[in-house]
Amino acid sequence: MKNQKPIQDYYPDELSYCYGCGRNNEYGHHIKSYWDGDETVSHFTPKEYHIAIPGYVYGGLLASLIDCHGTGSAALAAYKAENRQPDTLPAFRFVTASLQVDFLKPTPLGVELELRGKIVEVKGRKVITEITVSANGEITVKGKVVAVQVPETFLK
Ligand SMILES: CCCCCCCCCCCCCC(=O)SCCNC(=O)CCNC(=O)[C@H](O)C(C)(C)COP(=O)(O)OP(=O)(O)OC[C@H]1O[C@@H](n2cnc3c(N)ncnc32)[C@H](O)[C@@H]1OP(=O)(O)O
Repeated sequence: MKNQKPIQDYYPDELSYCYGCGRNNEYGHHIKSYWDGDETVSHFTPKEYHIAIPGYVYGGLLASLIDCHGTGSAALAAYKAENRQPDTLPAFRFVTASLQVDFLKPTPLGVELELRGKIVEVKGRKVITEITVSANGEITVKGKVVAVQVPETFLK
């Protein structure tokens, strides 16, 4: 995993301004997604200002981590399904069609969070992933992301 380049580093410059995962957004979270065996993984340490109630992480931030790790995982899965490397063409670029989040327990601030993704379905332009967020080894949030490969016309 450590020798891998994250999938987001393969997004073209002009599509790398996403607040969650765009490397060119100086204000964003810069989420990075990798393979770890059959699962995908990402790590993120919330800042002290990502606060909900004292000591705990804001839920909207957690949803956005799931969102971007979900779309990144979708891209990883699409390349894997075609047995291709992410630097080959045509490029797969996914946006979120649906995002479901369940907050199981409060998520503590001040520790690194681990996001893990399971690929549930790769079908046509659609990839469904299930994502968990863990703090101190305990799952606090789970989510489901339906990501759809964007039409070329999306940005026009
Ligand atoms: C060229 C542009 C590149 C952009 C690169 C971005 C880089 C990374 C950025 C990172 C971004 C970070 C994240 C962000 O913040 S992304 C920003 C937030 N997301 C958006 O703005 C997306 C807005 N929505 C759309 O543009 C369209 O609705 C999309 C493109 C998503 C689908 O409309 P389209 O007309 O194309 O789809 P289709 O009808 O052919 O359906 C295809 C399949 O999908 C299934 N489905 C559809 N909707 C839903 C739903 N709500 N729930 C469940 N399933 C849904 C549908 O049943 C079908 O499945 P199946 O029946 O075949 O099984």
